[in-house]
Amino acid sequence: MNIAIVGTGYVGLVSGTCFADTGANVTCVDVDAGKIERLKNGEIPIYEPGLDELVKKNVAAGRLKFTTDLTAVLDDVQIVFSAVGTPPDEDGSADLKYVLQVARTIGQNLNHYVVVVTKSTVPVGTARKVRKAIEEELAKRGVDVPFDVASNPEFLKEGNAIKDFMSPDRVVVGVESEQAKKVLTKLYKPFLINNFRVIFMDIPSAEMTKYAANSMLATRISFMNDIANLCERVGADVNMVRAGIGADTRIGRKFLYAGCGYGGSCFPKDVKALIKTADQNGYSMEVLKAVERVNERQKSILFDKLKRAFDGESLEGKTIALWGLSFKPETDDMRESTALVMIGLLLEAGCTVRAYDPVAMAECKRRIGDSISYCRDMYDAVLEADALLLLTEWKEFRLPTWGVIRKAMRRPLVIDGRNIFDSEELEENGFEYHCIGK
Ligand SMILES: NC(=O)C1=CN([C@@H]2O[C@H](COP(=O)(O)OP(=O)(O)OC[C@H]3O[C@@H](n4cnc5c(N)ncnc54)[C@H](O)[C@@H]3O)[C@@H](O)[C@H]2O)C=CC1
Ligand SMILES: O=C(O)[C@H]1O[C@H](OP(=O)(O)OP(=O)(O)OC[C@H]2O[C@@H](n3ccc(=O)[nH]c3=O)[C@H](O)[C@@H]2O)[C@H](O)[C@@H](O)[C@@H]1O
Repeated sequence: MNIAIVGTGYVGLVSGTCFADTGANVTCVDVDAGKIERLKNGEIPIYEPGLDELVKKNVAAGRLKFTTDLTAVLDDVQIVFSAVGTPPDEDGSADLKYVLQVARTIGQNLNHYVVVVTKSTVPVGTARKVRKAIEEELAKRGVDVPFDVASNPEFLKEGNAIKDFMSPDRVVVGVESEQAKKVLTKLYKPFLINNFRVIFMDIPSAEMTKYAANSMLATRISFMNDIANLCERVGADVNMVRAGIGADTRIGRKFLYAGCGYGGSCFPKDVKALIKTADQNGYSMEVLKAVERVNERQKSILFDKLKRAFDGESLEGKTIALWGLSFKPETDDMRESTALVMIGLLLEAGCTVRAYDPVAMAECKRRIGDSISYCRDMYDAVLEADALLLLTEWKEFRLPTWGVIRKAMRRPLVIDGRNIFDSEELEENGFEYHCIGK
């Protein structure tokens, strides 16, 4: 089976590589010539565990290729996936310009039946727009080439992308013809050994499923953050509450971790986009509006805790150590990360920021330059610091040598935004320790 994947970002590159690993011939396409050049030279443009080896293996086997020219491969493929970005527009709605650009290119060059599958996260009604854009371009050429559109939203998580793609809980596919269903059934058949289900449905339901899933997960997080903030005020411990409610199989244990807010390229944007879709349809998503407000507040909660710990004393001139910059561990992605909000607040308050992240420092520097110091390791970051703030729960932060840190810091204050440290151990080592929801 020959496939083109347009958009070679997190989703496109991971999907393309995983499909190639099942034996399909995959061409990944991107308009970013630099990215394609790097990939052709064996350089992986993103940090994603396991991806490097899998790309190399499939390139070596001749099943995975990279190009900037979709038109050159269109005649040879049965399926075209669109996995381009759908960033938020100024008003919060999903910007479909890249998705529709791809559709137009397909319409301008299509000569035989293909299934055009949207993998990007797009609002309900987008498949209809994709169909229309392709039809308009075919009409301009005066040709009538049959094609199908389909929706196949992606549920992988960054940092665990290969595993999520190879062994998904489910694959959701929206189709409007038996032929498209047949093609996509064949494509996903190799994954059936992993015992998961392909759930076929109509296209609008598939498009909506993606937003509903991300919004539900974001809701769980904001709900737990709200509960955590209340726990602090009434003398309860959110970790105990999480264990207590997560044991109910109707609730489940996953995605109940309170912290300093959710970030990333998807939850914030998708929650906003669904609110916008509802507004455009004369409906107000009250729950999701609250989910967003709680998350915005949560991203600055460590700053509030820091101010309280200094008890009215000005933060000006203080040195603050930050551990973790990416929006979550195992990625260098900093989109909507709590670190960006915290750095803004700390610099505005006149603090000096010393940061360390195992992989996201180059990305941080690209975004904010040298307004903060980038440190060699986690111990370097705490030198002469008046407080240490943990923002991302990278594994290497879990068991630090507290004695060394205690000696290096000017003031032994630790504020843990992801609840990974043991309060007793910290207190035994002479630290003042604050976390979330306790
Ligand atoms: N990042 C993630 O973990 C997940 C993302 N998604 C969704 O998947 C979509 C893609 O997300 P990412 O992979 O994170 O984006 P990304 O920004 O990493 O990659 C998008 C790629 O598309 C390319 N592109 C833009 N216009 C193009 C065109 N006309 N032709 C060819 N390439 C073009 C860009 O150069 C870029 O390399 C979004 O809708 C996102 O919401 C869904 C599930 C997970
Ligand atoms: O649409 C997408 O792009 C993806 O969005 C999320 O994946 P991702 O953003 O990569 O990362 P998550 O692991 O979901 O974490 C998102 C944010 O929530 C936070 N989080 C997560 C879980 C939790 O219990 N508590 C919590 O605060 C994380 O720290 C992080 O900032 C979803 O989990 C994926 O299923 C989806 O495909």
